[in-house]
Amino acid sequence: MALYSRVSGSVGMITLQNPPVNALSAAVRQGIVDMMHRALSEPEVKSVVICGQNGKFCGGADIREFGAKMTGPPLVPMVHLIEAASKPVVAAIEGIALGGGLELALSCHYRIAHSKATLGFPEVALGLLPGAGGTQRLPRLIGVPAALDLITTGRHVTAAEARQLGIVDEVTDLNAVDAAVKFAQSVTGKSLDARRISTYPCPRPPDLDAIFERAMQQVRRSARGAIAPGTCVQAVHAAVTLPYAKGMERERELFSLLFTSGQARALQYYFFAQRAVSRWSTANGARWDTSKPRPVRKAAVIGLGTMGRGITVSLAQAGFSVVAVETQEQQLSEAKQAVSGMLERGAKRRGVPLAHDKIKYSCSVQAVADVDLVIEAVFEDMALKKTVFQQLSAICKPGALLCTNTSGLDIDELASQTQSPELVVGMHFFAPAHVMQLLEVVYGPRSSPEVVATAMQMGKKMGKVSVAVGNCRGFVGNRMLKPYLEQAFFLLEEGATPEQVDQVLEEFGFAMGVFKVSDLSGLDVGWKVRKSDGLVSPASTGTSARIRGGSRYSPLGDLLCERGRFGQKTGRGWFQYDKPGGRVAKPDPWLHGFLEEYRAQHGLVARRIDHQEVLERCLYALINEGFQILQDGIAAGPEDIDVIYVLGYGWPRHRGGPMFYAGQVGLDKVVERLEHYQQIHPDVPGLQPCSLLRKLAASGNPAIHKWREVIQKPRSQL
Ligand SMILES: C[C@H](O)[C@H](C)C(=O)SCCNC(=O)CCNC(=O)[C@H](O)C(C)(C)COP(=O)([O-])OP(=O)([O-])OC[C@H]1O[C@@H](n2cnc3c(N)ncnc32)[C@H](O)[C@@H]1OP(=O)([O-])[O-]
Repeated sequence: MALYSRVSGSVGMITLQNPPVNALSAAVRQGIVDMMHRALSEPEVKSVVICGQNGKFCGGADIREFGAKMTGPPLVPMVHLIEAASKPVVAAIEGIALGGGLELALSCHYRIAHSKATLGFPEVALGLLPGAGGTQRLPRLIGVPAALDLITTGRHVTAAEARQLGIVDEVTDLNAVDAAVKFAQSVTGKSLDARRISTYPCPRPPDLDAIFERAMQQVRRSARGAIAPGTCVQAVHAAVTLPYAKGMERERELFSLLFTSGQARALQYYFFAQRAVSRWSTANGARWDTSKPRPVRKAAVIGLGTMGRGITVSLAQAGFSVVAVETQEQQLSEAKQAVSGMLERGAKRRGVPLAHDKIKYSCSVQAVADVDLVIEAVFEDMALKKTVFQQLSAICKPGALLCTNTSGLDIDELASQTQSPELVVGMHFFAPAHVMQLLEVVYGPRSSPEVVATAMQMGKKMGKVSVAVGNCRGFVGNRMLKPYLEQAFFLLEEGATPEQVDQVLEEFGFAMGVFKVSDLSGLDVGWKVRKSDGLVSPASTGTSARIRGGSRYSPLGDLLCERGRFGQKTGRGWFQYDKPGGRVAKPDPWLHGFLEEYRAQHGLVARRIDHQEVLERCLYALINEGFQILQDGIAAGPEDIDVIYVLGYGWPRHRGGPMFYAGQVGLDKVVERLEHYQQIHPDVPGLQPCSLLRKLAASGNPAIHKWREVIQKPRSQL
């Protein structure tokens, strides 16, 4: 809703009231319309100020209403009412003016912003475009190039940049509402003709066509199949080529086209999913709202390899005092240099103070005796990690949290090395750890709720999105990656090429296909895991070479590693690179020859494999494992899995995530296709639809937010 009050005698004050971000719900829109009519009708009122409660102007349209039938006054007539007002209307922008909130402000005749406010059109991140005149007013106010930048990127700008661009008229460090009231009084009675932005001519810079061509090329390059960015360019183009009213019609057409698209639904689902994961729960009943995190002031990192260095930087940048330990002198000095460089670059990029003084380096584990939390990031070897945990358990002060950055080893086995297994939890960062936003917080059966709460909170303080998951081989992300990679290998055996498989996945929206990712992270990483799982065997020919534990296995990755082809780092992997460390993947004739030879050796006949089969086998195998993870209670809900895959594994955000995508395809369709491939490949258990997936499909493809009800039913009934 919206409150109305009269201030300073002649100023009508309209205050948006819809916590937490004063989103423009039906009630708020109705309130604004009613209060505007009231202010315009009261003769004593000479001007109007619009502001938001709790120091936030407006977070835009109420996204929670998108799934329901529209009620209340539409946005466009509301902004027209304000712009056409006969009395000056001043927007007092505190905190945020985003999306429909900025459109509301642009319909006002003046905008006063607090210096800490941020403004922007983030609609593109929701698969939409500014649909209440933003694409028609912003280019008229600030010019085409700047408008295209803000609308196609969705980036937020500071009040200072908004002033410089001409979006706001004044920036104040004082109370913006008071400043707006004074301003409103100062413009009372002045003509408003020059303040109605929709009446402005849209600037036509000489190289207009080139500007739009460049913008369209830019969004095509970065969109990876997302349709909203290109549609935003079209809408702004209408502002230049059409009179305002016609431009608004075009904006409405393009908006509804996006609003009804699957991508918009996927991006809105993801918006709430990324917020839902903070309301975590564990399989043994611990919850976000009943588990109190412990205070952490001082942390430590053991092992300063690539991951340890990134974690150290991320902790220091978040303001924690850090003890960084590396027992090898040489490694320690190299790490010091690397960490300093990362801190300097980060400080320059983010305009924040350097955090060098936050870090103390040491060669001795003894140095961590007084810290509140330790993150172990040594080499991915169970025996080595066990030794470290035994040391930490003996050295650390009582109550210190012992966390491990392992990417898939048994958390509880490490906990058994300590006197206090309840203090052990996994904090699985993703490379580069100071950049990647995802953190898998892995709780073991003995991890205490406070310890999980503390690790989740640490992640948030480090600017991460923390997702709580249960302890199992590979946790959630890497566990689902296994069947995905397995299918990719099998497709090569049956006739596909790495370029073909990667092209299909990149057209789907992945930044990189499975084989380029494998080359980037190093084929030897997976090889080591397969060796420790006892999967790698010397047998190179005959059936035994391609069977493990009664199931089909492809030794292709192992054979490449035996030939020293570890990917980018060796300049050769599934693709060839111009030199070791090269980044540009090129098809490798040697590999094609090797595949033909391999197929001949194993009596495999290559066949034509179409786009659909590549996509379905790779994605449905991964999705099926996701349902198995939900069934096992390793992840509490589909949102947890989708956030992990979007932030940690490059799943295209405009596809919502693997679980949301399965819902969009139709669970019955996923079951039917898995069964189809399982019939052809009976020796691949990963293609056998898991019972939770079957159950959900059989219960009529319930909407994804209904899955938890089925999942939470006692597992025995599944
Ligand atoms: C025609 C028109 O052109 C079109 C069509 C539109 O206008 S489309 C809409 C365009 N607007 C946006 O895209 C802004 C989206 N919001 C944000 O970017 C951020 O929220 C934030 C504003 C920068 C605050 O960040 P935060 O980190 O401080 O808190 P939070 O955890 O994110 O959010 C705090 C709580 O507020 C909820 N929330 C935030 N914005 C909301 C919105 N616009 N509608 C409904 N709920 C919203 C959010 O779900 C969470 O709820 P809960 O989880 O606590 O239950």
